[in-house]
Amino acid sequence: MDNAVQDLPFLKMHGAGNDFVVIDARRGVRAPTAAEVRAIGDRHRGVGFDQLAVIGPGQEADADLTFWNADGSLSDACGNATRCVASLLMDEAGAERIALRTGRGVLEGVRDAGVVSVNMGPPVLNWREIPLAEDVDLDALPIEGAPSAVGMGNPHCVFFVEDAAAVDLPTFGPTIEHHPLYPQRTNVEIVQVLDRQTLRQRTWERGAGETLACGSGACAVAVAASRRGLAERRVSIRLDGGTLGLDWRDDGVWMSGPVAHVFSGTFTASFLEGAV
Ligand SMILES: N[C@H](CCC[C@H](N)C(=O)O)C(=O)O
Repeated sequence: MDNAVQDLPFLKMHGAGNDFVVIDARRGVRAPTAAEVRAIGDRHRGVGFDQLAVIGPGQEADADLTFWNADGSLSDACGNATRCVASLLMDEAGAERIALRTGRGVLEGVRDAGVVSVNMGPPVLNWREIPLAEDVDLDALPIEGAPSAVGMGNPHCVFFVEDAAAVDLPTFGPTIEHHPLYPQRTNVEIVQVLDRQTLRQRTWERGAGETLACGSGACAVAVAASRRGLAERRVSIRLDGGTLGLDWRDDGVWMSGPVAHVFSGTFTASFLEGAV
C-alpha cells in the first residue's frame, strides 16, 4: 500500500458569497486530515474557506456530507454548501432531485426551473436539543436584546434590531458566539425586518466569523421572525452576499439561492505534507 501523500483535487464554490472548498472523497480520493483542513483554510498559504465540505459515498443517501469550519471545528449543518453540492451532484447525475446525508439526517435537494432548493429539515425548538445551558424561553433568551434561539442541526441566536448596519458585529458577534448559554458555541444573526416578506440579515458564524451569507442561519431567522409574528413563513432574506428564499413548510424549512463553481484545483502532495 503506497502511503505516500497524493495530490488532492478540490472545487472552490460559493453560495451568495459564503465560500467553500469541496473535496469529493467518493471514489478513492481520501478525506483531508484536521491539519490539512487548517492548512487549506489559510487565506494566504492555502485557499481559504468559510467551510470545507467533504463528499463521501452515500449511506442511505446519494452522498454523505461532512462540514468543517474555518477554525477546524465540525458543524452538522451548512445550508449554502449543501445547496452547492446538491447542484453539483444533480448536474453529474442529470437529476432534478438528490438526497444528501448530513449530520442532521438526510436532506433533499431539488432543482426547478434552474433554481436549486434544499429542505434543511424542521427547526429545533427544544432548548435541550439546540442545546442551551439551561431551561430558557426560546423566544426571549436572558441576553440583552432578548434574542430567539433556533436549532437547524446547528445552534443559532437571532437578534431583531431597528438598523442591522449599525451593529458592530466583529465586537458583538464573538461575545454571543462564546456566551455560556451555548455550551457548543453558537452562530449569531442580526435581523432587520424590512416588511412581512423581506428581511435583512447579517451573520457572525461559529468557527468562521462574519460571513457574506449563512443558509442555516437564514432558516433560523425565517423561523424566529415567523414565531414572533414579524414576518410570513415564506420570506426573502437579503444578506451581504446575495438573497436567499426561505419557506417554512410543514415538511421543513426550504431554502433556495444562488450556486457558483468558481474553479477546480489540486492541492499538491508537498503542500499537504507540510500541514501541521
Ligand atoms: N455557512 C453555513 C453555516 C455554517 C454553520 C457553522 N458556522 C456552524 O454551525 O458551526 C450555512 O450556510 O448554513
